[in-house]
Amino acid sequence: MRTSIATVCMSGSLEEKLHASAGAGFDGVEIFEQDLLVNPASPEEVRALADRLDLRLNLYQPFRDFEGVEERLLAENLRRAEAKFSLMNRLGIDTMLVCSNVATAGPDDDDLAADHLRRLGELAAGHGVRVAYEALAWGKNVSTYRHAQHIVELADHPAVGTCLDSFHILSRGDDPAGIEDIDPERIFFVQLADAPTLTMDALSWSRHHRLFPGQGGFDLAGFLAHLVRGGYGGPVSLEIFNDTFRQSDVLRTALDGMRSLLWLQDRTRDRLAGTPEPAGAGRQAMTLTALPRSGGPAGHAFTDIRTDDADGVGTVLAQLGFRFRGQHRRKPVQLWEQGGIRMVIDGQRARGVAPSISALGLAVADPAASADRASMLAAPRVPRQNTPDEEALVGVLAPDGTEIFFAPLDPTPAWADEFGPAPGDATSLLTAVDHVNLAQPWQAFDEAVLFFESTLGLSRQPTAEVPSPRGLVRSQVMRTEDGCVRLALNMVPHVLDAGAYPEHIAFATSDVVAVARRARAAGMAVLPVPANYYEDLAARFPLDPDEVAVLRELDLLYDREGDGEYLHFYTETVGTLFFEVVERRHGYDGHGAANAPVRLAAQFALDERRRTRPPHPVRG
Ligand SMILES: O=C(O)c1ccc(O)c(O)c1
Ligand SMILES: [Mg+2]
Repeated sequence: MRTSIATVCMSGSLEEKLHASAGAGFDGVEIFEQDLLVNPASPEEVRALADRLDLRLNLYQPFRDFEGVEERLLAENLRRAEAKFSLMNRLGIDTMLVCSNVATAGPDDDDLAADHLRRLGELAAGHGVRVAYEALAWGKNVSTYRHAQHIVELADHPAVGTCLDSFHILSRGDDPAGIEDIDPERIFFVQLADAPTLTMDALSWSRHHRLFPGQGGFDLAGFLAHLVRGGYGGPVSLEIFNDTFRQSDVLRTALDGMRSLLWLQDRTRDRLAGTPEPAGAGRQAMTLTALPRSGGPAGHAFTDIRTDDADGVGTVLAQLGFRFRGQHRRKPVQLWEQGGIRMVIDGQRARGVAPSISALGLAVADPAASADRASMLAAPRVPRQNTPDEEALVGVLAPDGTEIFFAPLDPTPAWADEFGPAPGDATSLLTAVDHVNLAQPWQAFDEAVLFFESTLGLSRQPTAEVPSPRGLVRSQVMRTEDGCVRLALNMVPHVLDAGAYPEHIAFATSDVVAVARRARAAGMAVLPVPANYYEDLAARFPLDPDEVAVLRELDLLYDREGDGEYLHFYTETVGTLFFEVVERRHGYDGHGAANAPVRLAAQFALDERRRTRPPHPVRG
């Protein structure tokens, strides 16, 4: 597939955008007019830079409000177009995007619009270029791709074709299947954009909320499959108007976009596999890149907490029933274990670091294949130094900086022996990591969702918006089908630093009451839950008063879905890190979303108390 990206997707100067596009591996770019107009470089200099970077300049855009106008205005529009065609000649661009008229068109008249496009085509042909007509979803007369295509057919000029933009088609709920009926030679350009499912006017939705393919709610694999089956072989270009992308690091955005196109191609291959060849079509004009097959994670092999406060974290782990296995024989790293769960307290590069989740070790069938897949999706490798007698694990960096290691499925891995022999048996009430909650900087949220979906094959659950005293928190659970790995990504409110937002690791048990009693007996500080919560609980669910009394006594939270029940409690935070213990009964498969606001309010209140009242009274 010929990949392309519109300069309008990215932040920075035109030069920065071209460098980032080339750096991320795009074949070409669409030049958005504004990016050129504000730039001091001449068109010839821009062209030379693109040549040096081996980037094709695919498209010049947008040309607005051209067709269906009064004759006098048409003359003016053609003059305007001619200036652009000359400019395109200097840039070495052969295609101009013409958006359907949103303002100056008269009454809907397809013959008139076609006549105007034909005249534009004649002018374009004189300059050796061509025009691609695109239906904007809010066009005055022309707002559907079928209508635009009809006018292009009426215009019947070799320099007049169509531009298909997935946003304008899918935002209206139009069926993209008709793409297969269009002569692929008439499709001069294709733009791809995803978007979140929202109810708002198309213009605002399009100009501010577009997302890279796979980050929103549109079926772009289905869309691309129609293009492939229809025989399209031209560039496929990302055209994403997004307020956050425009203020994010330019290379990061370009890499995020390239990741989205790789993931999309892989999914589209799956979609096309097994479908019959379209009747009468020639050879497939587009080859889709495949990703290495790697299978999803089968569980958590270890979880790494970086801190220089190993005592603080170790105390809480001990209260939760973890046993200290040992200190690493070479590094300031501790291993704690319980019921097959491995917690690593990592003191490397940790001076002044409050406890935070620094790495997730995920058990996978083929660590090398998982790492290859992640690398192909532009995930940077974690630099690691091992001595020859140590097990070397490969890891990649998630967008928020969390290290994701691919560990073998082995229940007694060799690397654990580097911490000494396994401790003897004791009662293990905790059996697994149930989920991990990671704070995401607001700029990297959509990128993170795409990262975890494409590299690990985790699927997205519907997002929830959780009120906290410091702002609304967008929460997105990403999980394996069987639920053995669940990551809850929380988008940190803009007012907070991502490092100041609480993150947690939740452990599974089949007896949360026993765990809570044992932890309290060991002196654990549990996050307090207000009495109002329990009064409301008794109103919401027909619970036995004795049961509510136990919940209240132990600061347990409760949720129910059908027959499924969820009982859980939180530890107080150590820095910004805390732990949760959850018991799922009768197949409960959710994450207690209704209780998240209670937790956040309690945590921020605790944080406030700690800041205003130092924990150790000053002696006079
Ligand atoms: O919002 C716009 O004006 C606009 C311009 C060019 C495009 O290709 C597009 O899809 C939208
Ligand atoms: Mg477009």
